[in-house]
Amino acid sequence: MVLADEQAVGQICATACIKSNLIQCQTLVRQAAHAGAKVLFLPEASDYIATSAEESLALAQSSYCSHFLSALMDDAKDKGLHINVGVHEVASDRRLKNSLLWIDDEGRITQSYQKIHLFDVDIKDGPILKESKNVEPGQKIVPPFETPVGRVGLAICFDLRFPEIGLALRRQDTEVITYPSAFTVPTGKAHWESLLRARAIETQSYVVAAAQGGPHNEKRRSYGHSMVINPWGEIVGELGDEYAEPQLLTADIDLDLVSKIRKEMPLLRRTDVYPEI
Ligand SMILES: O=C(O)CNC(=O)[C@H](CS)NC(=O)CCC(=O)C(=O)O
Repeated sequence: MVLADEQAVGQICATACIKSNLIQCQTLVRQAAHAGAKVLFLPEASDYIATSAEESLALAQSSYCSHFLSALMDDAKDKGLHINVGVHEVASDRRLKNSLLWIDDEGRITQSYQKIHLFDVDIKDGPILKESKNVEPGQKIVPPFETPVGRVGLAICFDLRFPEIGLALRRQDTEVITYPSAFTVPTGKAHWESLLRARAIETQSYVVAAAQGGPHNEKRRSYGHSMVINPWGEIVGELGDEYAEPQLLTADIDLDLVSKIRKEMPLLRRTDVYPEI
């Protein structure tokens, strides 16, 4: 059995204070490096969770935000660790990008994905969020790329509800799909685990979901439950929802298991009957 190098998944609870969010991320960087991991997966919006659309725009434009990223790039190089992290980037003077970056072990940003599906919901007695108010939607799926834990495909949070992205990544030979998230508590309770396991089973890939967990501010709280799921749909590592400190889980990615399952149960598509994605 060939085991790829160990990977680590971090869970934080970001607030509007970029400085303390960076401290949480850097604690996880140290723990991941100490555990011998080669890759650390961090959640969506690790740089901050703001209290309003206006505050979010101002934070993205602040120098704290660029410092957050350059500090993580320095850490990646320092520790020889690849870091996958969700951040906000400035798209224009009124709009942001909800981005997912791959920082390699030399501290360079080598891949960047912009969230395609934006979270606009108005749930009775539940969350009301309108991400499209200040976020520009991404326009493309990034082809999977080689990493020390296999070929990785990138997606973010609400993208998880759209199997098309996972299937497109699978068609491009992904072995691992990341869904860094900040799921709401009610939707997380109802759907998080089922969606993640479904994406792993239908793509016969590992699914890595680094999540935010805990209260970001008085109005908003995330579900937590960061998870790693194998291509058979089994949960191989999970964190809780309680928030005390940043939490880390480590798990191995067994690329032989990916090939074994794909060989044992080929999912041959009937693209003569329905369109290819
Ligand atoms: O707000 C930011 O700064 C970062 N963005 C997020 O946290 C996004 C948009 S509000 N959250 C989600 O997509 C949750 C999806 C979800 O909970 C579901 O699909 O059920």
